[in-house]
Parts: sequence; C-alpha cells; structure tokens
Amino acid sequence: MQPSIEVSAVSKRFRSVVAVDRLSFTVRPGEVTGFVGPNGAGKSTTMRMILGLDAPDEGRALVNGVPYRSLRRPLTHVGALLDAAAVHPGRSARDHLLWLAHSNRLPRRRVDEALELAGLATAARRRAGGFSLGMRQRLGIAAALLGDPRVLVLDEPVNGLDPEGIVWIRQLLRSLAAEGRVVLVSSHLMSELEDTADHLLVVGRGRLLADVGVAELIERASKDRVDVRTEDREGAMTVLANAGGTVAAVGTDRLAVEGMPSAQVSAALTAAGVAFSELHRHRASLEEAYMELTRDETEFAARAGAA
Ligand SMILES: Nc1ncnc2c1ncn2[C@@H]1O[C@H](COP(=O)(O)OP(=O)(O)OP(=O)(O)O)[C@@H](O)[C@H]1O
Repeated sequence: MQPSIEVSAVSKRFRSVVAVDRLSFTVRPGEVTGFVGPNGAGKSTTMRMILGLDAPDEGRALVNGVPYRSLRRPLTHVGALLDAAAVHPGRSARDHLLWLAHSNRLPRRRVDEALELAGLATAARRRAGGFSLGMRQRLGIAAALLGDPRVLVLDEPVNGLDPEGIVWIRQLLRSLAAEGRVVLVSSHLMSELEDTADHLLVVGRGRLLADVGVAELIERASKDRVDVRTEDREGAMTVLANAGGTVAAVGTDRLAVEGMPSAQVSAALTAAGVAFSELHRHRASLEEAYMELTRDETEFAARAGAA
C-alpha cells in the first residue's frame, strides 16, 4: 500500500479560538509537501491531530489509512518532529534514541544509523541538555528517522539550524521524498521551502487556502510580467507605455512591464533604438507567489484589526 496522510473535514477549537476549520487534504508520497501559513494558522494543531496528540472535534485524520493511535509500533510507520526540546536533558542523545527504539522494538543498530543520518554520530554520548537548538533539532530528526518510516511529519524542522544545517535538511527531505515517502513539512517562511517543496498546502485562520504544486503557483504569480534592464530607463518607459505596456520602475536600472509578451517588448525597444542589457520573463519567488495568494487574507486581517 502507498503511504499517505489523509485529513478529512477536520476541525479543532480551543475555547473561543477556531484553530482548525473543516480542513481537508491528502499528502502524496514521492514529493516534499510544504505546510505553510502565518503564525497561528493552525499548522501545529493539524499536525498534532495527524499524530494522535490532539483529538479533532470533527472530521478525521488518517495515516496509512488508519488513525495514528491504532498503529502498532508507530515509529515504523510515522516519524515526527514536533517539539525539539522534548528530550530528557540528563540523557545522552544515544540513550534517548535507545529508549525510543526499545519502546518500538527496533534493533539497536537503527540508533547508530539514525545518529549517522542526522550528523550526530560524534555527539552521540553527550548529554542532550547541553545541546544547541540546532543539535536538538538534529536529534529530533534522528528520532523521526529511527523506525525508517514511510511517512514523515516535521514541524518547522529548519528552526535553529545554521546555513550548513539548512542545506543538509533540504537534501535530506528531497532524498526521503525521492525514496517514495510522504514528507509533510511546516514552515511560516516561504523562503525556507523554495527549492525544497514540490507541493504546498497553504492555510490561513485554520482553513485551506491552496493545495497547489509549487511550479504551478510560481507560474501563476509570474503573470505576464517582463523584466528589463536598461541604462535609458526614461526612454524605455516612454516607448513601452506607447506600445501599450503597463510599466513600473524597479530599483535603479530596471523596469517591470506587464501586458506585453517579451518578444513584443524586445521588438519595441529595438525599433526605437533603446539599448537594454537584460530582458526576460519574470519568475516570481515563492515568497511573492505566497504574498499574492494570501493578500486577501492579509487585507481581511488588517481590516478586522482596524475595526
Ligand atoms: N493548547 C491550546 N490551547 C489554546 N489555544 C491553542 C492551543 N493550541 C493552539 N491554540 C491556538 O490555535 C491557533 C492555531 O495555533 P497553531 O499553533 O496550530 O498554529 P501554527 O500555524 O502552528 O502557528 P505557528 O506558525 O506560530 O507555529 C492559535 O490561535 C493558537 O493560539
């Protein structure tokens, strides 16, 4: 059976706060799925429900077709990173993992393999209490990988990692997905998921705003904008506006042109004798694409705040 996460019409309320509001999605194997949204959007609560740590008020969350709590030896099905600080400070990294391995009847060799995978082999016998945030994060990832699970649920795994650690986690996530696993990774920063995620689930105020491929989202946000670099910005602006484009200045020597395909922009400038050094179709960053997508939500929040 293919590994999967299925969330169907799940809701969770904490007193007057609706943390998750009829959320439904399926996470597919073989790709990295980013779970994104602003602080307080309901990402952690959803992940906790997938992992059986919070019970939904309505709906259901299934892992490999069953609720998490009915999985036997759960670490062999699902690896999770929720709270990197949840380690006994007096225990060594190795003892922490040995204890987890024992509770799931996993062979001891998996402990050393997981420490190696997480880049913690040399720190294995040090007390976890003395670990930096980045090392605790690596220990959490080692724990998630311990049972060689087909499903991974990682809440903000990049938190506390240094640049080398960030590159490492990106490669790790990509290789786990390439092995056909389900990889769900939350973040409140889109830039963290650029070059990592294939698919995005975007949430805002507990609701699903988008369930979309990264390439498609970027393509949509890139619109038909063309970026031009020229020494003669004033001249270029006049030519392109006369040719029917909507032109805006960007930085000191660039223009953003909308409403004209790049071939037409190039032809208009060449015909008018305006030199340019670069001309290409704009590719939106994931951050831009996300801002575009959540703009209505943000405007709503600002209006509600003002009111
Ligand atoms: N145990 C709890 N008791 C009361 N309110 C809670 C509890 N857990 C979450 N909430 C509230 O539910 C909402 C969603 O929180 P959640 O932590 O799931 O969001 P998030 O998207 O993970 O945010 P972040 O990016 O900050 O981690 C927030 O308003 C939060 O204050």
